[in-house]
Amino acid sequence: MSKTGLPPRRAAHHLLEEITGEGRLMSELIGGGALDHLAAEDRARAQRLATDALRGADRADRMLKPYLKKEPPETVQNALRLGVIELVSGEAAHGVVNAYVEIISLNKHVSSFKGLTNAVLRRISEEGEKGWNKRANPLTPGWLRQPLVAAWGRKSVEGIEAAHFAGAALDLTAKGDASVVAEAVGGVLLPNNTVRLKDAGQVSALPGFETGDWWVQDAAAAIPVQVLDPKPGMKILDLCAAPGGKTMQLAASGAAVTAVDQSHSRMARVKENLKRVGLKADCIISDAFDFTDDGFDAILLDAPCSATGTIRRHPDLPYAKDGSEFMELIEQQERLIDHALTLLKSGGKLVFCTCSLLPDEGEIQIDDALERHEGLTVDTATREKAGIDPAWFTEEGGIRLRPDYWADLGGMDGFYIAVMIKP
Ligand SMILES: C[S@@+](CC[C@H](N)C(=O)[O-])C[C@H]1O[C@@H](n2cnc3c(N)ncnc32)[C@H](O)[C@@H]1O
Repeated sequence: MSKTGLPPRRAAHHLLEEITGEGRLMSELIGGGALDHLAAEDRARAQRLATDALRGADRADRMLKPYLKKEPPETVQNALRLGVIELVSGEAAHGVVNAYVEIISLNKHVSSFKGLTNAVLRRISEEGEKGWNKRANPLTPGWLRQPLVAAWGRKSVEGIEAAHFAGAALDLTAKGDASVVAEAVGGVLLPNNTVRLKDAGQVSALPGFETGDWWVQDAAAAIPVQVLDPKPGMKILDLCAAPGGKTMQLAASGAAVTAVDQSHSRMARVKENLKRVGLKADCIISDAFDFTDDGFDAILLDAPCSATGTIRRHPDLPYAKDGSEFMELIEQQERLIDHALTLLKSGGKLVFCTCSLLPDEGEIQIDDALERHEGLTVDTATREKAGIDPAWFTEEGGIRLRPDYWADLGGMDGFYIAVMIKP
């Protein structure tokens, strides 16, 4: 680990710059090697700092506002956000202030802001944890907050924001008996048999990783396959399969699973995951629209979406995105539903799901699909499963999952799920 602490702070600042300035996602940046130059401990620290700064960005901005006559350039604001996060979590003030002043001095475009950075961070260190605690939870950026308030109301959105700020525990889906896995890893069993661990540490060091007894998957993400209710011998298509959390769940039931995804690199992860847990599926790299095998008993369509249900784990998303992709995604989901129906046998189940908080990518998709396809129905019986609260049932027959649900258990990702039956 670096002695000065500067390299991980510079790296965290770089991540923030790319996310807020260039619209890049953290996973894309880290996958592309943005932290590869750092030692393992510094890499973890840089990622943690950037994640905390994004999760708390709005609260940090509110804390900074009284000390700023006008908004500084984004580069400076990002350094200040990181400084706030460190100062209010008890890091030694002189180290934090010196580091962010240096980061600003080293950038010739904004080096004239080094005095301001110094002065503002010193004032923040005087306020410390107290100043942070008295401010309300961070609000979601406006482009996303508005449609969320329109869909769920202000009070619910505040609950969703509290869940986003709290972050997420590690959730595991067991290949076999979930209670055995819970005991082995020291986790708790959630109502839908997901195993939850609060302070997990390194995932690959947990008991059962090497032996493939479980895989990482949020509790909400496990529900689509639970309502699909796969049985041994069923012929099931997982149409947008990678990285394969749901493929493994389907395969673990004894069904004959075909997994399709257009991404070579993501499909390589499906294969790796299946190998680790000792399960089998027929993995096909193809655009879903070019895949024409038919006669499936059931199809799982976990369609590409805004991923706005995953902000607890990906606080970069509302800062990297701006909603401009919504229309294209919604139109693609509609076409995927129509295509999936052509591959399903008569009487077969199509489970449509998205990790989105927006009704346009959930409830409204189903309303529209029912209008487009005469005789198509929504199966409301299969949603009556252990762990699914009837309060989550929606009018058109689906299930709405939100981060503010199961609040006392630590929340869940946002998801929408519906089971449709082909006439
Ligand atoms: C939400 S993710 C699926 C997650 C996966 N079901 C799981 O549980 O691990 C959506 C996937 O759709 C894939 N995808 C997007 N458009 C596609 C298309 N036209 N054809 C096939 N796959 C597509 C993406 O590569 C991505 O892996």
